[in-house]
Amino acid sequence: MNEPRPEPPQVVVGAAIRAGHRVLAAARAYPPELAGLWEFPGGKVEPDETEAEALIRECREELGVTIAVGERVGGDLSTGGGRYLLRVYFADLTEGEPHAKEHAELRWLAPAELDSVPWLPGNRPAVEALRELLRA
Ligand SMILES: Nc1nc2c([nH]c(=O)n2[C@H]2C[C@H](O)[C@@H](COP(=O)(O)OP(=O)(O)OP(=O)(O)O)O2)c(=O)[nH]1
Repeated sequence: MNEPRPEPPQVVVGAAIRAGHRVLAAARAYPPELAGLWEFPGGKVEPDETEAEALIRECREELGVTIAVGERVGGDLSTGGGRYLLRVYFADLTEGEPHAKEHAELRWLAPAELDSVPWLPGNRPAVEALRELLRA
């Protein structure tokens, strides 16, 4: 008998929205075990959409803004105990100002402030990559 195959990880995309040298971070409001930890706005890529489409949809839903998706920040990151593959992209605002429609709080962070919030553990390498890119 064959062992059941493990489910492949689901791709989650995050938007590192920049304004000058600062980037937008968002505190999760739910679920309880993730509440108060910080992330990049975004979410799971649906089967019928591209990663850029998912980012645009999620930023509209979560922040009420329109974004233009830019270049990748760092590589693929395994998160959620291997259930997810996190991919972070730079993004620029093209319409609207971000409001926390689903998050507990939003903050614009300068490179020197990136360690001032408790990130989701899986985001650490992306935050390091971001710091380098923002300083460049
Ligand atoms: N959006 C987002 N999720 C992240 C990041 N880092 C990280 O580990 N995750 C994890 C947290 C969640 O367990 C998982 C899925 O993200 P999500 O809950 O935002 O996805 P979603 O909006 O599509 O979810 P759903 O509640 O609609 O089902 O990815 C990040 O920077 N941004």
